[in-house]
Amino acid sequence: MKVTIVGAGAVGASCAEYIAIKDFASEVVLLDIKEGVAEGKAMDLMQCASLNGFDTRIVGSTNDYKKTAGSDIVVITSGIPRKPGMTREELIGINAGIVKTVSASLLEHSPEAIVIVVSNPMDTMTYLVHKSTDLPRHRIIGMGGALDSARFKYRLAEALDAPISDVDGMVIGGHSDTGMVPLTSHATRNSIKVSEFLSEERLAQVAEDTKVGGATLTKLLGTSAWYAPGAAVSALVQAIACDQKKMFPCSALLQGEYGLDDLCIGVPVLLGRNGIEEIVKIELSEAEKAKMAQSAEGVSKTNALLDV
Ligand SMILES: NC(=O)c1ccc[n+]([C@@H]2O[C@H](COP(=O)([O-])OP(=O)(O)OC[C@H]3O[C@@H](n4cnc5c(N)ncnc54)[C@H](O)[C@@H]3O)[C@@H](O)[C@H]2O)c1
Ligand SMILES: O=C(O)C[C@H](O)C(=O)O
Repeated sequence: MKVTIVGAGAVGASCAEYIAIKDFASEVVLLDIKEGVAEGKAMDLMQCASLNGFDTRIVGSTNDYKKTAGSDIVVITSGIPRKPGMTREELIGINAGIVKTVSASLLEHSPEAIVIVVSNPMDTMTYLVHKSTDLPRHRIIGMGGALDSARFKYRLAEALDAPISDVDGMVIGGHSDTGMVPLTSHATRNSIKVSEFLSEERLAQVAEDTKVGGATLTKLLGTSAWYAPGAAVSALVQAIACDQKKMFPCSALLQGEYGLDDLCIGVPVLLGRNGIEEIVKIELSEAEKAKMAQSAEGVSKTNALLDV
């Protein structure tokens, strides 16, 4: 199993590290446009192998796509991250050009690959890859909901004063400060609805803290987060590589599902060797349906800024 990660910055390197530690891939290629950075990070990570007990071979490349040839899964993290006070949508001007060029170069050398898009604004960048390639929709996956759901579980556990392993929950919708739809009505602690333990006000606060999770970290760090994003990407890569048929909310091209068409937005999917094996339809409350429709409107507005 060969995985390529384009962008050896904060998220790309974190993702490579988690993939290596889990030791399910034979090779990870890290590629970056900055001279020497990918080679340096690959060497540093390889020097963790004997310490952390993995056999995954990590290779660095300065913009040489020949080294990525024959990848089964490719991950696009190249592009600029936001600074405090910015929205993800403001990154479109620079990142759209990068994502378009990078996806074309990747597919030229790995025409059978499954593509995971991470660069922001992620739902629109995922849509851009659909529009600029002729790949079937099951092979293009946007990563956002897996991360947002991890943050939701963190906030739920905090409110419940419970271990995170007791808690389950999912966030669908657009990966933006206002577009996320945390499914509070479906969230549970050991199969019991969290609404049995938390007031409506506290649950609303959990949802709000989840939605601004990325902005909160950006304010603290001066740039956006990388540990949980890297872990979330590695979980998607593992689900595909190991054909787990595991459920994650991912940005998928919708063609009528959830009453939506011609956009990529976060919905629950099953991930396996073919990429998106199934888009899972779940029953939403009227309020959740309204939030999803509003979120889709926001994503479509950003998509309209694309030159495709
Ligand atoms: N979808 C999500 O949940 C999520 C989570 C975190 C970050 N992000 C996004 O991921 C992107 C990367 O974030 P980061 O913190 O790793 O940024 P970073 O600046 O640390 O790394 C980005 C890397 O991309 C490289 N790059 C730029 N143009 C390139 C090109 N044409 N070819 C190859 N490499 C190129 C840069 O040299 C840099 O090393 C940002 O757009 C950020 O907003 C998304
Ligand atoms: O917040 C960001 O800009 C990066 C990423 O989308 C995140 O949610 O951490």
